[in-house]
Amino acid sequence: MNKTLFDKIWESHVVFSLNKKIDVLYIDRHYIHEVTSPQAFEELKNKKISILRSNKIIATTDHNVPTTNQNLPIKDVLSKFQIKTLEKNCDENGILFFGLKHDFQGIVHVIGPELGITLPGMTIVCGDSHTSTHGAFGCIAFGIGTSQVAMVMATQCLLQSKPKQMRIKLTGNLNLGVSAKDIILYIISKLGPDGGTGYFIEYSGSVFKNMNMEERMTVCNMSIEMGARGGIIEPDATTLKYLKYKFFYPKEKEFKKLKNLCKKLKTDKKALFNKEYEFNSDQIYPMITYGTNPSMCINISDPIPIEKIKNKKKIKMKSLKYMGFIEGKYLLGLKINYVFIGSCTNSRIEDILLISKIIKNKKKADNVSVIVVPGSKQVYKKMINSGINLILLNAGFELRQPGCSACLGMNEDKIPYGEYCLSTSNRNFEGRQGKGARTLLASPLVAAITAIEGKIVNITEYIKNNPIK
Ligand SMILES: CC(C)[C@H](C(=O)O)[C@@H](O)C(=O)O
Ligand code: SF4
Repeated sequence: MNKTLFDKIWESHVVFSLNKKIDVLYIDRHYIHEVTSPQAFEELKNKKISILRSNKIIATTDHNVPTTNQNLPIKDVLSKFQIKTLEKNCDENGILFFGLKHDFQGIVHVIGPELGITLPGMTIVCGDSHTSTHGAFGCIAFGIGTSQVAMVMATQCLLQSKPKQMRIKLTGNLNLGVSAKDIILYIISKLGPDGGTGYFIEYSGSVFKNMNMEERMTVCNMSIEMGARGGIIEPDATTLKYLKYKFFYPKEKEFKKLKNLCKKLKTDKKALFNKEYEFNSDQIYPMITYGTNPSMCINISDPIPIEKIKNKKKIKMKSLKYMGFIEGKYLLGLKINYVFIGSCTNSRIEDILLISKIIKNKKKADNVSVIVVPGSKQVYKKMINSGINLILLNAGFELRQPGCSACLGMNEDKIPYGEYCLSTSNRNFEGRQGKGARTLLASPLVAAITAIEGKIVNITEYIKNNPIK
């Protein structure tokens, strides 16, 4: 029978089927962080159950961490407690923990891939919705709830019903200034916030094939913003090349095995999907969100669309009111006082490298505060070693230390009430970046140009006049 890549990985991990619908799935990797793990450790402790395979768990601290003076004791009492609790739980259970002082600390979805812990063909879970990121490596990766975190800790397995499968094919050429972020925002705008609900999405076609791993991660990361369980891309030579010299990457003999495995991790030509979409990248331009979910998104030079369907209009008007926008009006020229460059969507070295090319020998506009929060200590180090930090500083950008930061404002990095923030993150929900804060999601390229201009501009025109070298 013809099988999808997803089928192949799923089937090779089914320990047994409980009934026609529910499988017991073996889990290869379990990432944990300080927000969703304490309750699971507590549950196991209360039930006197020990962790089955602590060497399959990797812990990092990211959501609550301050992004300045990470060498000093944490001031925020709750953050300090959560991080200490994670450290203690890892200590007691022999779990590898990347705390604030560790060279490998960072956002969970940035460190797993960059250290070579996420590998093709694996099943990967974490108590975090953006676990979908890891699907970029050709693995089944998805977010789980806290009680499931406890289940995986106790059994290394998970009860799961197999999701439906969708394929999104994208071919064509990329327009000027278009990156992976614009592509996924475009797809989400077409499918809607729940267009992927109940599905696992395979991204295929030349555009994804030509992407580097960082770009593929950006795409898979945002799969869940259209309700999907996760995203997946066939592993190939690009995947293997990315992984080869990573810290935890298997040594030579294992590498050969992985190479052979990757040859099999392909969707068969005649495999069937429950739903298929096909898009052409010629239609995609630099994108920006105007509303309070990522699907409320337009080509940056277009006006905010007018909603004609009555019951949809009500929801849209509420969202536009929050954002201070009006249907039919353009975002071009809108003054932006805050730019946030970071999050598990766009805080990797490739993202920051691109930004540095745009802002080299330029200064940010006076009205803007820009913070750049690298995804990990490794990214931070690379920035310092390559001198990118100096380019940022010269432009007036503030370089912070790694963490989730203003992506969700669980630490002190919040956007003030009523202010607009051009953000490279993945969610623009009401209050996401601070009470009353108004988030506009876009690519790192759009963020960098907005910081320089202090307002929303026509990106295509800007790049025509200021080519990226
Ligand atoms: C805190 C965590 C549970 C949450 C998630 O699951 O996504 C966070 O990472 C987010 O992005 O909102
Ligand atoms: S960076 Fe943002 S989206 Fe990613 S895990 Fe952290 S809070 Fe969630």
